[in-house]
Amino acid sequence: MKLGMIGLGKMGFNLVVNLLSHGHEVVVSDINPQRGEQLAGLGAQPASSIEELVMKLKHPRIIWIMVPAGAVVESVTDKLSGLLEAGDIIIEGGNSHYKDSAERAEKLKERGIHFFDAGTSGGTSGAEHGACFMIGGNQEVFATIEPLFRDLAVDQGYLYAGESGSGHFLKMIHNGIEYGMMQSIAEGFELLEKSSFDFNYENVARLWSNGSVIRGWLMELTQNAFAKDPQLAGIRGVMQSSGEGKWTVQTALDLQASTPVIALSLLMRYRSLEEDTFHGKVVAALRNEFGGHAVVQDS
Ligand SMILES: NC(=O)c1ccc[n+]([C@@H]2O[C@H](COP(=O)([O-])OP(=O)(O)OC[C@H]3O[C@@H](n4cnc5c(N)ncnc54)[C@H](O)[C@@H]3O)[C@@H](O)[C@H]2O)c1
Ligand SMILES: O=C(O)[C@H](O)[C@@H](O)[C@H](O)[C@H](O)COP(=O)(O)O
Repeated sequence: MKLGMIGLGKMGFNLVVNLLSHGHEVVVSDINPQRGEQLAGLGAQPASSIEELVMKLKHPRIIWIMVPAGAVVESVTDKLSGLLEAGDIIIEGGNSHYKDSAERAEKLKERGIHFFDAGTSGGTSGAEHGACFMIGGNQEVFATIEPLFRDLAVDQGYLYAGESGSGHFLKMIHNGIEYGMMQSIAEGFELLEKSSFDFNYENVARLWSNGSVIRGWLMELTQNAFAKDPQLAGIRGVMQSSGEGKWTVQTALDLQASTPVIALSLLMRYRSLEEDTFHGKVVAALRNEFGGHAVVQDS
């Protein structure tokens, strides 16, 4: 098939490599032209702007967007909305909020443009070699783009999830689970580190990757990380987050669903961003007030 890819960063670039390896024709564009030039060497057709990308595709066009969620997705879809015709298809593969995606689909529907929210998982290696996709949008039109997902996914790694928004909803919950699983693995290693034993963490992660109940890709990645740096001495325990965990917890509150593991793993990320906390000072001060317990003086 022939399609366009807008956004050639860590994910978009590798998805294009994957698409090319399956014989698809891809017109590519990014605000950083070097990315398109690199892909031209692999057989992609670079376009210097979104307008040019649209011109290089024949109606009905298929355009995949893989840019940062939020304002950038908004501006790119707005631009496309003015350039595309009824019957054209937009696939948005980033980590957008599912409500934004449902609204975008409604807005584009007024112009006859089909919008699919395609939550994408598997990281950069998945994008290149086989990923997992959670897709929301019109089911009949999905048949047109299904061959792309069949090629890009690993084994049975794609699902038509339902109406618009359902793909990104599923990806949001997936990422909530991801937060909880990672935090749990991390806490296990924290206990190993604090114990009196002298474990080799790479060996432990390898062990747990083989036949154990807690084996899986995250454990394999744990093994890789300890193989590179046995004590992770080169990095600080600052855990950033890009929104999906927060939205999962907000959704849990809205639905009155008890999700303590995911909620606490999100709060642990926030805690990791601070050297010291005001709440810690308050508790220390209160202990001192009622019991005369010692406080640690700030230097
Ligand atoms: N990195 C991952 O493991 C991963 C996995 C799944 C989903 N995602 C999601 O996919 C999306 C893209 O992630 P990424 O890791 O590839 O990000 P990235 O920052 O590596 O790449 C984004 C690309 O978009 C380009 N871009 C920015 N504004 C643009 C514009 N107006 N027009 C054209 N191109 C523009 C940038 O130049 C960059 O090359 C995000 O929503 C992210 O959350 C990331
Ligand atoms: O399934 C995946 O491939 C990952 O979840 C992917 O989407 C990405 O690595 C997250 O955006 C990280 O999310 P945080 O920045 O919130 O940890």
